[in-house]
Formats: sequence, structure tokens, C-alpha cells
Amino acid sequence: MPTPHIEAQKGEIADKILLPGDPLRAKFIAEHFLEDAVQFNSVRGMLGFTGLYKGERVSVMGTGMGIPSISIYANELITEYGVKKLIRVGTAGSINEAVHVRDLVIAQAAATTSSLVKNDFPGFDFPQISDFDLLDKAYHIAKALDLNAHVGNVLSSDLFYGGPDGVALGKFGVKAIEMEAAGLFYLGAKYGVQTLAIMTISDHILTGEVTTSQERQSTFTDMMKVGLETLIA
Ligand SMILES: O=P(O)(O)O[C@H]1O[C@H](CO)[C@@H](O)[C@H]1O
Ligand SMILES: O=c1cc[nH]c(=O)[nH]1
Repeated sequence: MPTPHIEAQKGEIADKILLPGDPLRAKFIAEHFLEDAVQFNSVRGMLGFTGLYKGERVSVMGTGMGIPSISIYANELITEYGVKKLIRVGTAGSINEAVHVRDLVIAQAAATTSSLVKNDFPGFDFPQISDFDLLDKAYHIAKALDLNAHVGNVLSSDLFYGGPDGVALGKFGVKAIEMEAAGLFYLGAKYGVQTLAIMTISDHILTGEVTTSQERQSTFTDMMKVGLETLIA
């Protein structure tokens, strides 16, 4: 039965999914990594595909930008389509001198400016953590591929422009700023499913180094490979 934002029928989405923010990155992953990929969603242009990776059924779908957007898709994927493993494959800005453009950051946890936790648990600061099994697998897969992969805290900001100065968190070991991981981890905790976020550093907020939108859409293939290998490990 389709949901308000996903037109797939039950069974058309695998129980494991990669979630890039950019729907065109989802299309790129399907075209370059999946065999027999079939598109299951185009509602609002949020492209989703299911195919085979090394013989295992996996899906990939865009989530849009920000916690409100990823929350809509993750909620529907988990509660209506039975998805059990969800790995975000995104871009992020480094706020850490040791984390360079094109490095990978595998989020162990995510601080956030979002009020999603405070809304549900007034008075508590509920840490948003990834699933340890997925984290452990992703780290070892990245190392086996000889990639520069950092594991630690990220900041999921509600705002790309403005907002509290997240850069200050870099001095407390936070690796990078992005906009969705905390929301995904929160839903993982809420529904008891496995979630992880793997980001490629697309720009360095301290040094000003950047990548192009074309690179962000389609050349961060190491992250895609680590995400897919982790899904089937
Ligand atoms: O490249 P994606 O996965 O969209 O991730 C990052 O890029 C967007 C901002 O440009 C935000 O969604 C942020 O989290
Ligand atoms: O959310 C994001 C993504 C990439 N770079 C940033 O600075 N922020």
C-alpha cells in the first residue's frame, strides 16, 4: 500500500537501504552498483530503486535535506515497508583539522540543534548513536579498502546557513557538520532498527576547500561501496 510520500507496493523495497540526501546520488548508485535495478519511487522526485548487490537485494533512495525530510522517508520505510537496516550516505563539512576533504566520516553519534528529542523527552538530553554492529562493520570495511575513515561524533544541524556556531564543537572532537544523521539515529532507537551514517567530506569549513556539485552527486564512490558492503556483511 503506497504511503503519502512513497508509491512502492509492499515487497518492492528491500529490508536494507542506502539513503543519500540527493535523489540523483540514489540514481547514480543504482546505475553503477546494482544489477536489475527497478525504480520504486518518483513521488516529489525522491527517486528510489531496488536491485541486487553481489546477489543480495538492497534498495537506495534519496531523503532530501534536513531532519524533517529524512524523518518522513525513514518513518515510512520502517513502519510501512519493514526496512530494518538504514545507512545514510551523505556529504558533510569538516570542522576538524585532522579530517580532510574526500575523507570518510563514519558517525558513531550525532549531536544536533534539532528539538526532536526535547519534543519527546522534555528535560532530557538523549544521545543519538548509530548501531554498533553496522559501525564496526563499516569501519573494518573502510580500513580493508585502505580509505581515510574517521569514526566519531558529527553535528546534525537544522540549518545550512546560520544557526548556532557548530565550528566550536570541532575543538571537542566533533568531526563534521551535516543535516540528517541525528534524526535517522533517533528513529533507529524509537523503532529498534539498525541505523548508520557514512559521510564524505565535501568541504572544509576551517580551510575553505570545496568540491563541485558534480563530485557530490556522483564521484564519492568509496562511501557508496562501504555502505553497500556494510548492508550485506
Ligand atoms: O549530500 P547530502 O546527503 O544531502 O548531505 C548534506 O548535504 C546537504 C546540504 O548541502 C544536507 O542534506 C547535508 O546533510
Ligand atoms: O550540511 C552540510 C553539508 C556539507 N557541508 C556543510 O558545511 N554542511
